[in-house]
This record gives sequence, structure tokens and C-alpha cells, in this order.
Amino acid sequence: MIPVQDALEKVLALVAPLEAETVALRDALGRVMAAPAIAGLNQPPFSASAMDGYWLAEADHQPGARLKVVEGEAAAGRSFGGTLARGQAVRIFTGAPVPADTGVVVLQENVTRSGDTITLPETLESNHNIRPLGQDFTKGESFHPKRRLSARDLGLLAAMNVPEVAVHRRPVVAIIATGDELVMPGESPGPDQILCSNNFLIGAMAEAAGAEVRMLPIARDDAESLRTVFALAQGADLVVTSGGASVGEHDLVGTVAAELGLERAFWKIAMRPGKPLMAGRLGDAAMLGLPGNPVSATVCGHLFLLPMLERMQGLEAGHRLQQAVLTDPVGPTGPRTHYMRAKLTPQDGALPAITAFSNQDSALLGVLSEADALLVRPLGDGPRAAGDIVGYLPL
Ligand SMILES: Nc1nc2c(c(=O)[nH]1)N[C@H]1C(S)=C(S)[C@@H](COP(=O)(O)OP(=O)(O)OC[C@H]3O[C@@H](n4cnc5c(N)ncnc54)[C@H](O)[C@@H]3O)O[C@H]1N2
Ligand code: MOO
Repeated sequence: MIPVQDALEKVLALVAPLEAETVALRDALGRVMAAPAIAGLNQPPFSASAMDGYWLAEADHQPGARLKVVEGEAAAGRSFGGTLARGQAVRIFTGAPVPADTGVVVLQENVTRSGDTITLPETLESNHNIRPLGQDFTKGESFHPKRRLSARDLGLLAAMNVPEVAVHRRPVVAIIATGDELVMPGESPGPDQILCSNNFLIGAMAEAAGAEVRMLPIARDDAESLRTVFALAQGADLVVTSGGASVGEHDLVGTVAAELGLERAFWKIAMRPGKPLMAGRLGDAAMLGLPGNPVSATVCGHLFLLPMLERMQGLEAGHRLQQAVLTDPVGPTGPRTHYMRAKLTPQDGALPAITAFSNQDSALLGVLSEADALLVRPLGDGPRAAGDIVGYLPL
């Protein structure tokens, strides 16, 4: 059994950031940029009015000044074009280019207009209400956030006149459930059978983390069936199996994968649940052999599959341990780090409170669905009392 941190380093060494592909800006949400985008222009491209009102020269911006409003106007998309003499003002609207780089926009509701004359108020605003050219970004500026692109990022890229973005290719993940007892939802299980939940759980986790998932047929607990399904995984970047990872006679995943050339990085981790996890390189793909128990598969998915997917997409990969306060005591841990299913309760202005579920059986999907955190109990840790600060991983 190797420690979790060592296992994390080993699984991350099995993968690398995937090559870039170009996608339309419209399809770039949640993707990770593989190269910087360069602003094609200044934003704003001209000094622009921030308000509807009148533009005038700075020298004419005096309390109570009376100014003549000239013919014409400056509107968004249509500049004024003319020039103003002293004592003149021009009608201007929000987003319009200002007639000259200096000057002031006075809000229309702050002047008194009579015919073609406006009178400025006795108390003037200090704000000139002009957005200077390039105040948002300048032409040639580069943008390369090391995170998933958000809706706000897409807005920025659009404003930069970047219609297509170079992003890391999505990892293709082949998912293989193994077991004679498994049937798919919608089928009628025989008396000794159960439903295959892992594919849905792990598949959805991978998709939510940016992967393209290929759901393969269930492999039976015999070498022939496993070989057939492994062959269908050809071309995937990552092959994720579940079940058949332990030590029983029917646990054949390791044996068959070895026969197919698995260069095993490790098998068995000092963690609970998830002990029988295996990982390695299988041809051109990385392989992660998850334990069959759905909770064990999920915990391993959070601890290893998600970081692998992050790394393949060019993200910083790892576990982001957070802190919470125990509501109830927990017992000592044994020789494995224990990831306990737990519930968080937010606390005003303080760390959240965390409560471990009383039943930690690694087959309980109901508890897993209710849980929103894994309370992390380091191996060899003593008992902890209510009020102690502990680490957790959000689910
Ligand atoms: N003698 C020992 N027995 C076991 C050990 C051990 O160290 N010595 N380890 C236990 C631990 S810990 C785990 S975890 C399990 C993992 O075993 P496998 O990875 O070989 O998984 P299976 O035996 O195939 O299945 C375990 C359990 O999960 C159910 N399962 C499997 N696949 C799915 C699926 N796709 N969807 C839903 N449920 C699934 C399966 O029916 C079993 O109930 O081994 C312990 N044994
Ligand atoms: O490690 Mo097993 O994953 O405890 O049920």
C-alpha cells in the first residue's frame, strides 16, 4: 500500500497536457486555453461617452455657464465629425466617440435647456464621464488564464475580437464496468444481480470535468470478455475500469491488463475506501482501475481521476483540502487515510461545520448522494473531539 500523495504523483506522471485544438468562441465555455489570445484592438477603441448628455470643452466646464448647442450629434456607432468653438456644446449619447480626447460630458438631466442653449449647474460633477481609449485593454495585450474559461472570459475574448480559441483537447475517457452481477438501468436484474451504477457516476464526474466519455459494454468476470472490451477502448486517452480490482479469483482486471501490456505504476493504496486502486500505462493510454464498490470508485475518482483530467487539460492538478469544524467526535484511524462521507453546514463568518455520516459502508449510494464533503482523516490519526478543526475535500 502506497500513501495517497505518492499515488497522486504517480497517476499524474501517467498523463500530460493534451495538444491544442481550435474551437469557436461559442464552444469554448469550460475549456482551458492552450495558447494566449491577443487583443486585436484597443477597448474602447476610442474615448467614449459614458452618459447621455452634452459634450463640451474643458475650458467651458464652468458653474452656471451658458453654451450654444450646435447642429448634429455624436451617437454610438456615429461620431460627430465636426469641431466646436469656445462656448459651444454638442449633443452626445452613451457609447459615442467624443469629439476630442479632452473635454467633459455633462448629463442631460443636470443642465437646463432652452431652445439651443444649455445652462450648466452651479455645482459641477468632478467626473468627466468619458471612458478613455484602451482603458479596458490595449491592442496586442495577451490573455491566457490558467483556468476553465468562464462566461465572463468569453465576453472578454469577444471584445478582444478573438472568434476562435486554442484550447487543450478534451481527454477521451473509456469507461468499463466489470462484473457478472451487473445489468444496466432499465433491464430486469436476475435474483443475484445488481444495477451498474458506477458507469453513470464515474462517467458524469468525468464529463463534468471536461472529458469526452465513451461508455463501453459491461465486461464479464472472464478473461475473454475483458479482452474484448479492453479492445474497444482503443484510441482513448484514459481507460477507467471499475470492479475486479481486489484479490478474489474473479478479480481479473489486473491479470488481463498485464497480459495486454499494462506497465503498472502501483496497485493498492493506504486509503479507505479505495484500497485496491491500480494505475499504469496501457499502450497509448493511461489506465485507472477503480474498485467496484461505488463509494470506493467515487472517492478514487475524486482523488485521482479528476486530477488526471485536470492535468490533461492543462490545469494545475491536485487536492484542495479545506478546513471545517467537527460537530461530533470521530474515532482514531488505522493504517489508511480515511475519506469519510460527510455533510457540511455553513456558519456565519466562521469555518463550516462538518458531520460524518454514521454508516461509512463503501456500498452506500444513498449516503454518497447526501454527502457534500469527504472528511479527511490522516492515517494513524488519533480520535478527534467535537470542535476540532479538520480537513475536508468538497464533493
Ligand atoms: N479478501 C479481501 N477481500 C476484499 C479486499 C481485500 O483486501 N481482501 N478488499 C475489499 C475492498 S476494500 C474493496 S473496495 C473491494 C473491491 O473489490 P473489486 O474492485 O474487486 O470489486 P468487485 O469485487 O468487483 O465489486 C465490489 C462490490 O462493488 C459492486 N460493483 C462492482 N461494479 C459495480 C458497478 N459498476 N456498479 C455498481 N456496483 C458495482 C459489486 O457488486 C460488489 O458488491 O474488495 C473488498 N474485498
Ligand atoms: O477500500 Mo474498499 O474501497 O474500503 O471498500
